[in-house]
Amino acid sequence: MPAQPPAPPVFYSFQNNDILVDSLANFVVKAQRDAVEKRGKFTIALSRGSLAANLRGLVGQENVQWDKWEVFFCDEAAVPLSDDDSNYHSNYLSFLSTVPIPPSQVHTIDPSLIGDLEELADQYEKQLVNHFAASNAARYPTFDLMLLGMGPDGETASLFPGHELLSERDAWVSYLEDAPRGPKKRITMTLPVLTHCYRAVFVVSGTEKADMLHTILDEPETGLPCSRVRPAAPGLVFWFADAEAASKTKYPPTTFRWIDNQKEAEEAVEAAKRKLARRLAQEESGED
Ligand SMILES: O=C(O)[C@H](O)[C@@H](O)[C@H](O)[C@H](O)COP(=O)(O)O
Repeated sequence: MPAQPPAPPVFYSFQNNDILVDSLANFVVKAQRDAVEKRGKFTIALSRGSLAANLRGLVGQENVQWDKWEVFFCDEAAVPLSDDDSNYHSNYLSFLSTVPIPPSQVHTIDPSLIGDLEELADQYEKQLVNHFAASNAARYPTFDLMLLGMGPDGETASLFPGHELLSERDAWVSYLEDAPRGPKKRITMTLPVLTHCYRAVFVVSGTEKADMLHTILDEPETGLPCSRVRPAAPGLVFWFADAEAASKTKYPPTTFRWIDNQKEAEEAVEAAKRKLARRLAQEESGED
């Protein structure tokens, strides 16, 4: 049977950052409920950058089963866990320190290995293997939710445009010593892991992201790393953008709501396309 094509990206655009933050928290809690109901736990991967601050809406949320969370990091700098460049550290400060996830369920790099990148990546991959082996017989781990950022060059996790790591197919976690921005030495989950999840969510904000968001959503054929995160069925990909970041893309925005499966995603994107076409036609004919 031919593989089902990936669902189209579902794009949510929010008037301002506060609404984005509330909606994102609402989405994460729903994703958690869905995962716990179906699989008994919630396996989530977090990214570097502004994402941590945009997760602040999770603080104080009720009815969250924190004891079911298993937290991993999409990428990590080869630095101590208390360093400002540490992905763990920024997520700890903005959110993890305030919620009762058992520490043994927050899976950090082994900081004693930061001097040996290969070992660091292997050890992190082993943590993934240990966690997913029992529940997941597939070739790659299947995260319930991967939360991602979009770099100014279309990078995500630590997968940079044109970098050889983008072709990695075997490893779940790999390393690089030549990141073009920020800390040079890092480990990162590989593209097959990013495209194998149940839900991938990109979070972007600010005017400086507007041009790149246009390229990623409207010209996916450019093949930049963010455009390549198209989870295989039954996986879904969502974009959460504030109005500033969304100001240049022509991609049809879907009104924010929970979307459960591929069929709902396809219908939502089709409906959004029709709505956008109607609006543009009205604007062109001078109607209000
Ligand atoms: O690794 C890095 O050098 C960056 O931190 C990067 O990974 C980050 O995720 C994106 O650039 C989006 O970050 P912002 O959302 O903060 O712009």
